[in-house]
Amino acid sequence: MNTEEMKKLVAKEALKYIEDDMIVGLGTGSTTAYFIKMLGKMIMNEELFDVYGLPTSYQARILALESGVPVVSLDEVDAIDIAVDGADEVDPHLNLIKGRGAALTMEKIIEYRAGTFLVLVDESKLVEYLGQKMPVPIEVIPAAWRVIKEELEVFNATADLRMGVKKDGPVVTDNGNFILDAKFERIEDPLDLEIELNNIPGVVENGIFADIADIVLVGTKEGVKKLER
Ligand SMILES: O=C(CO)[C@H](O)[C@H](O)COP(=O)(O)O
Repeated sequence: MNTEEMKKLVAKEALKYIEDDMIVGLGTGSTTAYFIKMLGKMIMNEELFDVYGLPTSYQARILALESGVPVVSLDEVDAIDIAVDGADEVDPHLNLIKGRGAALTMEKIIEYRAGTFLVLVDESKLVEYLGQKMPVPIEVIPAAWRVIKEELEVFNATADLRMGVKKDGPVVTDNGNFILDAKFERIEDPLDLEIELNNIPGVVENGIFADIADIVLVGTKEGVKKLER
């Protein structure tokens, strides 16, 4: 089974958690994209009723609308039943690094408040400790990017301003900010670092999601593995 097949497998498994009348946080990225398309099919086929998607990004919003998932915004809902999203790294305590897609701020706003936060990954995302393979994306106010980059040296981190691919200059997030990708040597205490980074003036949010994932579905060659806190 290849990586794309594993992503589809976990996306399909995630549908089992969706019931009628739910508000569903819709994550960003390639794995969640499979989930959003499959969810749209179930809604269109009348296998699910009164399910609304709460997108975490323009990518999720556009895809949901194209797939037949009706969308709502955060200020229209009283509660979020479940949020479904991918991740870039998952440690043994189910702490995450997220934000490769630069959508970390809205992802955290929604997933922090969801009744259940369900994470979908393939097995390549499992790590022994956070920071093992991926940098921590940090969303910053544009005017402050250079000073924050220097201030991150206190944490022994080296940070790069994320540059656009089909755009000249830096990536601009859905919120109009920049992203610094910060490489840490080894993240021993994810919750502590998450809080400390958010204390730096000019930081909007960072991609450490400590203690908020409830369930992680892992796509492996042998099938779906369920990890729970
Ligand atoms: O955090 C994210 C976007 O900001 C994504 O969920 C994360 O990068 C995983 O993406 P993919 O499923 O494409 O591997």
